[in-house]
Amino acid sequence: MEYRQSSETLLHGEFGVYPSKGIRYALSLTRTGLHIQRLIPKPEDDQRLLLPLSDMVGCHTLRSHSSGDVFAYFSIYSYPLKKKKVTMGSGRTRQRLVRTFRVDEESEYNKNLAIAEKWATAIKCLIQEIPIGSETEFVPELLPRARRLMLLLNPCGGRGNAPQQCQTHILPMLTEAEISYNLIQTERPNHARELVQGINLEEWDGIIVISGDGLLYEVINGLMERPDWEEAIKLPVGILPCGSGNALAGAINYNAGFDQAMGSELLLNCILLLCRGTVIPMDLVSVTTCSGIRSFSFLSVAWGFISDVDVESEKYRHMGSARFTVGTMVRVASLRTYRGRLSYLPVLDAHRPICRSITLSPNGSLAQFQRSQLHRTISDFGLCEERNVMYKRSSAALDTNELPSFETSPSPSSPTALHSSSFNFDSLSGDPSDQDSVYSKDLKPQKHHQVNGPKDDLLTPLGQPLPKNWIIVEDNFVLVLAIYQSHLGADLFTAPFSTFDDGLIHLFFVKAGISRAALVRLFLAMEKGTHLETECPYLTHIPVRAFRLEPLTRKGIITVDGERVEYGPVQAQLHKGLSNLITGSCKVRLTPF
Ligand SMILES: Nc1ncnc2c1ncn2[C@@H]1O[C@H](COP(=O)(O)OP(=O)(O)OP(=O)(O)O)[C@@H](O)[C@H]1O
Repeated sequence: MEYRQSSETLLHGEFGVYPSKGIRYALSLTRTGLHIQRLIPKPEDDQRLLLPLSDMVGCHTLRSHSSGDVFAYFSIYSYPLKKKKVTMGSGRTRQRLVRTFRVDEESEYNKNLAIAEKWATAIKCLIQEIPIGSETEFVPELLPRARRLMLLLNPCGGRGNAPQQCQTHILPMLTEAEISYNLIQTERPNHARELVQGINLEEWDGIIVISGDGLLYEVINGLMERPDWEEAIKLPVGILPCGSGNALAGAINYNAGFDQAMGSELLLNCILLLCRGTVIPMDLVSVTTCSGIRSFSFLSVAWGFISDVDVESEKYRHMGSARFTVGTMVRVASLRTYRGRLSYLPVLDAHRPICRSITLSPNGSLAQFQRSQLHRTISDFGLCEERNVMYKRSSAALDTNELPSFETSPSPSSPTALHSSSFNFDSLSGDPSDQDSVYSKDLKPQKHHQVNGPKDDLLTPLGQPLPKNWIIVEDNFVLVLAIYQSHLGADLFTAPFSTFDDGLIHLFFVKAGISRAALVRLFLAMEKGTHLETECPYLTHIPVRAFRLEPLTRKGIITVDGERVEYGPVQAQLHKGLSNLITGSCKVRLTPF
């Protein structure tokens, strides 16, 4: 276990720099980073600089153009966080820093090159988390062959800046990390889905989407549609956030222990993690809609407030992630409730994972948990002020907690905790053809793909009774959300205890009766992950393995991973660790719930 000690010196040496100005440094490499101490000119105090390993993407060896130069060089590429000159949002950004050291110990080039290669190999081993120690002989053979990644870039994701981010940050950093890639720009919806169905799995070490969560949903389902799905779905997938919500990127960023981030800061964090390359299993949820279409989801199923905001804010796409803030304000102002029957299979022995950056109080709450200021928050957009104005305008409605209901079907008598009953498709009020005419126009054309995958052994077919051990809640809801990642958006820390392969669907629902002000408070608290501590009586969270949602309100929107699906009964079951995700780090441990 000696090699695990972070302070252990793996390599030590004295080097010049490039360009040479007579400056010399003593370098010590440990597991945490490169410690740099200036020797010449001698500093007045014993100042040491640390280049943290977590900021590095790669290290290259170089030779001088001049043929008589016997020196060899190695350059370290890192991206430390710096304070921005103009303090907006988080006030931090990552800036490229290249440090080049000159190996001049020997009188022959080859001998100096061998020393430079030894340092470059050790640094790359540490970046890629290859186990090494001070006894290790640092030869290039220690390193695996260069990874080959398929990059799928959606030019229409988020604000449409993926091509620019790719040129400015992504490709240069991957080159520094010596990752080889093929970059493909998607041309239309479902293009990525079709592409991954035809690839030779052996040619790739991973598929990376440069986009939002929607493109990854396509990739996962494309892999599951292959006849060799069992092998295909194990191909590691990753995400470089250039979408609107960027939920999975938020979860990866959090798992790595970085402060909550948005925009370029989040993107650079995710590129750094991709360069490290650690892969961990990720749960997938099989979702079946009323026409029998089955798809695989890595993020969420939403109905009510959240899916309404997601789909209705599509018209504000040019605003990037701010579109959800505007959408939230609009939807809060005309809040709807939906009647439905929610059935679920609870997990009684669930474990609550603790991520290292959470401080738990003795009673297990997250009360002490603090995060740094976000780049953009709902409150930045004046929602608090809006709430006060709204309160004055419609105080009667807020006081009585009465909210407009949205075309519900006649109310069944028993509202809560029923036992299993079968769903009657006729109980959806209204004319189904009318539903189609209202809702199909915004839906992406859905082909009836043959999706394979493991059997949903916890579910019975939609329309048939569920097993007796399921819980059924029939009520009026403001929202129902099944989520299996910690984040619903890069700045929405919705399920703080969720981890990539905890085997749990975190089922949240907010019942009708909540005031607009309380709902806004919940979403504001969700930015910090403290919404469960608000003890809002309308909010429920239950870890489950499977659920069924039967809307009894005629019109509505259901989304899977932020993508709209057909409206009607839907059910889902979790499949633990079915896929593999490139997270770049794994810092989660488990403790009893
Ligand atoms: N060239 C293209 N033109 C139009 N749409 C495309 C193209 N390529 C991919 N798409 C579609 O764009 C949709 C939205 O992309 P994506 O989800 O990645 O971004 P987003 O919605 O902005 O981000 P997020 O899902 O994180 O909120 C995808 O579902 C995909 O089908």
